[in-house]
Amino acid sequence: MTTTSTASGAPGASDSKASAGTTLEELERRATAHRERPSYGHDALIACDRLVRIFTTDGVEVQALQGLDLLVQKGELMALVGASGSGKSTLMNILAGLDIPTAGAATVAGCDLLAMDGKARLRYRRDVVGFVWQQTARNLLPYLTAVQNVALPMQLRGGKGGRSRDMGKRADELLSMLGIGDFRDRRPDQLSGGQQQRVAIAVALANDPSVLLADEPTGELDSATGEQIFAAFRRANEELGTTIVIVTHDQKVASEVRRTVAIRDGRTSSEVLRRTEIDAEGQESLVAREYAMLDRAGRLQLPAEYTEALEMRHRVALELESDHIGVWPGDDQER
Ligand SMILES: Nc1ncnc2c1ncn2[C@@H]1O[C@H](COP(=O)(O)OP(=O)(O)OP(=O)(O)O)[C@@H](O)[C@H]1O
Repeated sequence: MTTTSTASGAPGASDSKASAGTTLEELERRATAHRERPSYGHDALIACDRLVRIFTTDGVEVQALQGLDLLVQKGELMALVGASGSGKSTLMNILAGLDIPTAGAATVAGCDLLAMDGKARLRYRRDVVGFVWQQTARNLLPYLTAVQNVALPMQLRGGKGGRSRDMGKRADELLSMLGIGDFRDRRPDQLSGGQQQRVAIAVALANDPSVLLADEPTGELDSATGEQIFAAFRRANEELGTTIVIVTHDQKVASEVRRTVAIRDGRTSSEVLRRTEIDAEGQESLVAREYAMLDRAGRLQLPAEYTEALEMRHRVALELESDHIGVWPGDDQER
């Protein structure tokens, strides 16, 4: 094993060594490079930077989000998972423009979610994001038909005369794309739960949002119907290029997307990435790999089962190697 000792691998140590012979020009060059570094998430469609949301009820504070970092690129279809109470819905409500974070930064499609005034927030909710909720009844107006429900967001956005035919046409196209064109004239109570959710997806897509957010969209449905709903999201993602974030407990949904991010205690804790690999015989297989999250301050949460297996507690020794960092139990294990 070729290792660099912890002390010499530590950033402070190498900095002080370097600074002894560093010229003024070199320091100026480094300072300029640091200033000109692109900001965190500058190229992401959704960028949450150390997001904090504290709720205070009867004098008791709950930190629902505790410095959450999340980047989502344009065109992604990804899932968010996590135990009950981990902060998923809190994050979704913030991204939907329905709630405001206590601290941190969040931007979606260039909109600053902390700085928007009431008018900008309304425009954001109408034009930039679409959402689908778990409760099928919350997504649709009961007295409108499917096609009227889909046309409504377009009408609310407004348009000068002569546009209503275009709105009806787009509503029909969306319903057909999601496989429910034949039900255009039915009201929600004349549709199954799965059909209602597909109409809800069409409603959410009506104003061609940059991002579609869905909070447990298959939660009230059986697994076969859940699969149809997921297929509808995939269709929207592939055909319209809409970026989609789905909160789910549904293992099937979570395992079918390319990226699943887990939230724990109000932070992103780990991430599973899946990609298709082709072996020497030309056989395709899906390879999934789990990654831990490294936050912007360089903090890394080691899985409890790993640290417990090696009885790592207060201190660990780090060793920098050419292609990885080793983590060893420290010398204080008996304390
Ligand atoms: N409006 C609120 N007032 C007070 N506390 C809240 C509020 N909303 C959420 N919380 C608390 O914040 C924490 C995170 O809640 P959140 O609903 O985001 O979790 P979740 O991961 O979506 O859970 P679930 O999977 O059960 O929906 C919980 O402890 C919850 O009790």
